[in-house]
Amino acid sequence: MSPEPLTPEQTDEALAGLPGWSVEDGRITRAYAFDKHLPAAAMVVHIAAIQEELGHHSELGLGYNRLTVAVNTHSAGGRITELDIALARRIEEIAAGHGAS
Ligand SMILES: C[C@H](O)[C@H](O)[C@H]1CNC2=NC(N)=NC(=O)C2=N1
Repeated sequence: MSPEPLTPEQTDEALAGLPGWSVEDGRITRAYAFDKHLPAAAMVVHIAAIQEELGHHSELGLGYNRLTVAVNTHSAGGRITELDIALARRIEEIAAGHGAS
């Protein structure tokens, strides 16, 4: 079953605990910066593993020393849900270990 969409207030409240994340085009999103390319690519693979574990998948954009993450919940009609927030929290937990800022 698909979770209920969050209200804008609930989304803002959740994002208050996720510095760097914001709402853009109906998705929560964050850009990470790196010193080099390979650590950024490694973080993509780590995020992919987390996404498989959660059964919830973001759109990842890998640049030279930059990685963008954007996600909403397709099964909730492309709205933002707790599943997106949960994924963002898991990504935040691993970001510093990959040298992301
Ligand atoms: C069956 C599988 O768990 C679903 O299709 C998952 C896969 N990953 C997903 N990812 C996102 N972002 N939204 C979804 O609704 C979604 N559904």
